[in-house]
Amino acid sequence: MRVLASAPAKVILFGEHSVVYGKPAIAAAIDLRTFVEAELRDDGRIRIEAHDIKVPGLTVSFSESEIYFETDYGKAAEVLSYVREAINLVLEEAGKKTGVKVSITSQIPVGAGLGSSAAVAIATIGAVAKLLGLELTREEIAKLGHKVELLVQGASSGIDPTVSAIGGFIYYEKGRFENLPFMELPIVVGYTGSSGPTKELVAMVRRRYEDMPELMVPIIEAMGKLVEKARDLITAELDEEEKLRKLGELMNINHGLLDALGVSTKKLSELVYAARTAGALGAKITGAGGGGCMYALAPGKQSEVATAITIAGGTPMVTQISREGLRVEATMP
Ligand SMILES: Nc1ncnc2c1ncn2[C@@H]1O[C@H](COP(=O)(O)OP(=O)(O)O)[C@@H](O)[C@H]1O
Ligand SMILES: C[C@@](O)(CCOP(=O)(O)O)CC(=O)O
Ligand SMILES: [Mg+2]
Repeated sequence: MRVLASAPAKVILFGEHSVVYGKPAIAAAIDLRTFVEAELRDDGRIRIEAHDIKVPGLTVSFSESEIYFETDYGKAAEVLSYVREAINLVLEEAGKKTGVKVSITSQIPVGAGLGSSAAVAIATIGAVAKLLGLELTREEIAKLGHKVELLVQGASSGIDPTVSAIGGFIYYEKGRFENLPFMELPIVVGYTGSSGPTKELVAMVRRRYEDMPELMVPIIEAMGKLVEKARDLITAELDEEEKLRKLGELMNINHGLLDALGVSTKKLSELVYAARTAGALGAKITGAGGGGCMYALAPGKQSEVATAITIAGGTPMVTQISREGLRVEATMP
């Protein structure tokens, strides 16, 4: 039997990084997906085919008669650790020891703040669990996805695996989530083209937090309060225009606080200011930062903002909220 499952990327609208410190955050699943096909193997081996992962630095040297591969295969194995841990956890949960092959294709840029790590973990867990006949709820799958991120990254709030498993628009705090009323979000994502590994950025913020708690604690507290304010706005009976304008203002404040944490870059700031100048109501980093993506809220100005992001050297992506999280696409004999 073969199972094909998929799970979506996300944007964190408010509260990345502070969510790791137990503060709330707001995120939405978006319509870019990672697809994982899983099948059993009878030789007891785990085989992973990752079609979208580029490991930099493939080095070969030649002499007349020989070829030497000098690539760091340790690095290649490390890149697959989210998938490996996801498979291991499901096998453990099912109490089974069997060979499995998974094949991954993805629409999500890697290390770009759009939750590719969570999407690959959730789609793998979903596909392998179904393959083994293990009945898991979406919440249980989200918890296993969180475990995978904790094992690989050392720290994770769990918001990304939760939104990838559940889908839609959510408010998240310390492992619990609530669905927010669905709203059309006229957003444009801008990709800098470079990546920022979440593990390193979260560790960098932790060092700054421990070095200067007197400065960092109030910043994290402010981020938490800002997210509460954003939730109140999203759920309020307010005129739509007024609501978006105020949310935009909160995005700009959130971006400034993220800059103070040290996770912005020159390119991210350039894209953020280009979007604001082109008429976005607000623009900020999304995800871990250090490269990766920003997003802008731009009702009626999405194409102007997309052009401004391109001119500033980024790649714009106009995306929609995905109501669906983990999806089993097909089960084949
Ligand atoms: N298509 C994929 N196949 C295999 N592993 C992937 C895939 N997409 C992401 N990953 C894993 O997730 C890592 C990136 O995760 P992370 O640093 O958290 O950034 P983000 O989640 O923002 O994309 C990659 O280095 C890789 O280990
Ligand atoms: C920085 C953080 O808040 C979000 C990271 O998201 P991403 O892996 O950059 O997509 C970390 C977390 O919530 O675990
Ligand atoms: Mg990630």
